[in-house]
Amino acid sequence: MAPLLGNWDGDATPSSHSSNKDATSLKSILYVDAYDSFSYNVVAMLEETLGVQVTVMTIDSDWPDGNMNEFLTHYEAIVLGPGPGDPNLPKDVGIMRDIWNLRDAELLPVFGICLGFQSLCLHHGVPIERLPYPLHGQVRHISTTSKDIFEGLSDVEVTLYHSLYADLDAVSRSRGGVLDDLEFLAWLPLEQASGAVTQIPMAVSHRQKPFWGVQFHPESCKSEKDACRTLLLNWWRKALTFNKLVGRGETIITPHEDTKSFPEVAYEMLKWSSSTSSTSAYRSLDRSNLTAESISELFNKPGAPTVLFQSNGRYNIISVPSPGSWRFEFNVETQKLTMYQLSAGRKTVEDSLTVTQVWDALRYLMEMKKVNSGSTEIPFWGGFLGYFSYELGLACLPHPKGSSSPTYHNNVSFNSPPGGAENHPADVSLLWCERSIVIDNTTGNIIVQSTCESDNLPCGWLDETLQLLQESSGTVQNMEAVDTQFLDSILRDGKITFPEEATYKRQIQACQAELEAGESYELCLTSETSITLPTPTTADGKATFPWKLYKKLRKYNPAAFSAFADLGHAKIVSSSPECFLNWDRSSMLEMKPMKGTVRKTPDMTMEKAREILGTTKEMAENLMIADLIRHDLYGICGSGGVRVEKLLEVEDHGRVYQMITHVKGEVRAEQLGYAVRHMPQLKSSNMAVHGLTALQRCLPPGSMTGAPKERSCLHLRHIEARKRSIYSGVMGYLDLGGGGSFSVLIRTAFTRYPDEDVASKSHQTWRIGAGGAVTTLSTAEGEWQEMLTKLRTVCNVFTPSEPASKG
Ligand SMILES: C=C(O[C@@H]1C=C(C(=O)O)C=C[C@H]1O)C(=O)O
Ligand SMILES: NC(=O)CC[C@H](N)C(=O)O
Repeated sequence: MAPLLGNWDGDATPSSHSSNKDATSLKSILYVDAYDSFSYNVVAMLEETLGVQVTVMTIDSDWPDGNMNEFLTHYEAIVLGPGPGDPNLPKDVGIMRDIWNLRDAELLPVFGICLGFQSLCLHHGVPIERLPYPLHGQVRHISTTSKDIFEGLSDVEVTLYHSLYADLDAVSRSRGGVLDDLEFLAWLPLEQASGAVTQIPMAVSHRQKPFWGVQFHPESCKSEKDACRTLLLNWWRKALTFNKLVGRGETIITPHEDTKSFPEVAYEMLKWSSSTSSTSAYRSLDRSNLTAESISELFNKPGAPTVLFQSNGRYNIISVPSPGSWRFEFNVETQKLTMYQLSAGRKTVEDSLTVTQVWDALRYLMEMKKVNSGSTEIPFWGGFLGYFSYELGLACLPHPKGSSSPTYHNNVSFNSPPGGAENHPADVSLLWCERSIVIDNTTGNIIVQSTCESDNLPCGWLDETLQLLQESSGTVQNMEAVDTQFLDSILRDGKITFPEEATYKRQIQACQAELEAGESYELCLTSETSITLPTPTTADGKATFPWKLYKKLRKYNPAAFSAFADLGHAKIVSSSPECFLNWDRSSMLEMKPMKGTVRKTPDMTMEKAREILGTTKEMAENLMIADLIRHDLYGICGSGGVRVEKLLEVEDHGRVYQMITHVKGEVRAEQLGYAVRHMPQLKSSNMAVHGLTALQRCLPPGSMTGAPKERSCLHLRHIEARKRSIYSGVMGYLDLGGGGSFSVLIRTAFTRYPDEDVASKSHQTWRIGAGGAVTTLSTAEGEWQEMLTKLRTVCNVFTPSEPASKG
């Protein structure tokens, strides 16, 4: 059955959870979201701890029907969330300020977190100033008065994410220390540069009104869980007591559901996939000495659309062309989607659509073409292979009203990529694969499969291919010497343009200025290196160059997500170690962000790497992303649906050691997360549909942006002043059986081959991005070196293997 397709534009209309079984019996809390990347962690904490139902509303929302008081009668309490920026600026707190002006008869209980706490303090006469140094991702002990909401709690370990603070000293200076309304309940000892220790307020309650706030983040996975539960329960008890006294009752508001039309192109895609059946027939054989590369070479003509993707170090998935093969590209800036049929006269169809419609079309197609059976040994039975760019990810982020356009190209002038703006590859490029071959590196099995029914006839494509592979094992040729000679002949005339050290270091400072201003907690700054090479003179040389380069990279820097793509103009060679998002065919989603990198040198050991990555700076960097990823997954999976499997663990990744965190989520169709509750199509039981939505809602990868994501991306866009394009995007597969797997496109080189008729065709320009997370504890030199470490893992394959012979 066709899914009910809805449109998700991230509008600011509040939505509550209609599918929750007990919705009518639950008490309601309104959560005001300041576009933070930890919001859904807070919402989950509220629902999990208090057994309430939470409605989310962003700070730039209008009160429904322009009537705040009427609207608030539907809620027991309000939680004002954390966020980027400064409570002194109205745009950064938006409707939070309205709450402080409620008349006495209309009051309701409030709990402010971080920015929400600061807004409370500011409104009641405490100036909000900058800390001597920001405290992002830092885990500290605070002392409490053990009173009020801290009853039973004297010393609590909590995570901090702030640069600003409530300056009580300023109050005493100006008013002789008298604060009529507020009582402070907890304190953080903070050492000043002079060595003196000052006490920074960490929690507050209002003496007359039901307002409380905390400067720390109780929802962080490093905050003491039991203590924060007690704190919240204490607050909730007080909130309900207040409501009882004033006779406040709760009702549930009707959820808002938005059903809009979806694009024609979805039907076209369905037509183009008519030969794809609901079964993936297969044959298996032992891999013997066959490699993913040798198999790909047997079936894919050089230069023809090809994807080879290694998932999680275990499965190599190789696309194989078929008469029904087609692919499509989408460009965010022009909103143009182009479909290409690979045979049958190479038909092309163009359409104009929004980014949301692209996701809707994908969900529709994946639902309609669901494959119900195939080899249970492998995670891909057929479907799409390809990539999504960083800019596509930017266009998927919800943005505050009045902010610049999603891709921010209106306000920023970019340095064009070498060769001009037209040299950017497409933002989405996906290849529809009915036929594919998967190698399971653990069992050594090879699965040859097709969703096209005629391929399964006796002596059909499956039988023929099995035979061809059996005959090929044992006869695999080693062409390495020939390939090296060919590559060297091109690479010898290459020109590498590295980022400028002084510019990069200035950009690090610009990032730190934003961190100090409270605009971001962490920024992943990146730069680009470009390599201009002569285009091979023969057609065959031109077609095979990217593939040969890929084989060199795979050998030089073997990685869990090694990948190759030749999709129209776009050529990608990747040695990514980082898993972005995997999902299985039933209900599980997982993300494994990396943050913290140590170069492997001869005297570097795992022990030493653990020591380096165990410092406050490195742990804070990873923790911020861990909390951001939890938020991303809670947005899909809802309360009770997310757990941290590994936190801050160090792994060996070939040429580097990396620190990773592993978070898992479970999709429960009856209890969806806050980010997707008003998407009607998610009533589907098809995991492919949920996986696609997770992808849409979690891009761009948090490890490549920093937190909070939206504001951090905005600043990075200005500071970096370039399009990242394929770098920082994601690559992988969408399985028709329901699963999916995507890597983060780092440690990757890519290019857009010029059109045949372009004058610059005598040259090809490859681009490599590299960067790292900047925090206030970063040093310019340390970050520069870290960027170079990552760059080298790919850039070194662009230098010739053999020195030029003299003569
Ligand atoms: C930015 C890059 O890598 C990202 C940043 C990391 C870090 O700051 O340690 C680690 C892995 C990636 O998430 C890159 O490889 O270019
Ligand atoms: N986490 C937050 O809410 C941060 C609040 C504010 N932007 C600060 O940095 O202090």
